[in-house]
Amino acid sequence: MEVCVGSTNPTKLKGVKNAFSMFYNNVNIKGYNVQTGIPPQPIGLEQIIEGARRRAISSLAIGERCDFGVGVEAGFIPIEDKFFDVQIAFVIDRNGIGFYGFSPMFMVPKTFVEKILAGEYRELEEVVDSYFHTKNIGEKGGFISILSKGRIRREDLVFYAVTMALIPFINQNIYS
Ligand SMILES: O=c1[nH]c(=O)c2ncn([C@@H]3O[C@H](COP(=O)(O)OP(=O)(O)OP(=O)(O)O)[C@@H](O)[C@H]3O)c2[nH]1
Repeated sequence: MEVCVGSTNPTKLKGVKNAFSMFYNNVNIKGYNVQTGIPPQPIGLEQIIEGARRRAISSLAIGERCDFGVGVEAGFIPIEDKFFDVQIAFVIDRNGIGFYGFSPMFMVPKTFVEKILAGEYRELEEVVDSYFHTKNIGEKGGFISILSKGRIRREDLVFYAVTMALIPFINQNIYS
């Protein structure tokens, strides 16, 4: 099975592979660099789902012999006066049928959000790398690996988001 992903971020590709491999055999993952027109740090549900959808559709269009296209977009959801980080996956098949799935969310420290809203940094990775002296944390375990003291990695969040998006595909009798 060929699964085309609208990202070359290794942590996303690993999470997608782990999710598909639970339900399908011989899963081959291919990552593609795609343009979405969505800001580097999406804020609000609409931007995040749109980013995920565009990534999935573009990967299906660019990729060769894809059985599925997958887009994973991360962003902030404002709730009361806090911001929560979520990963949203969109999985689309060759017939154009697609579904969303959501990861667990974690609260982003207020000062980190403020630096992005003020335009001091473009996206979460830049703030985290600067504060913790990491490099490309978004591709290596993610901010969540620091916050959870190494217990949870970003690929785990991607895994759950993609698995949730696959639920309607693997239960077609009750979702059709
Ligand atoms: O949900 C998350 N969980 C984490 O633990 C985490 N650690 C860092 N980030 C950052 O969140 C921003 C948006 O992510 P994003 O998906 O829009 O872009 P990305 O640069 O990671 O991937 P891509 O654009 O190459 O596909 C990027 O700055 C990521 O680095 C995380 N996001």
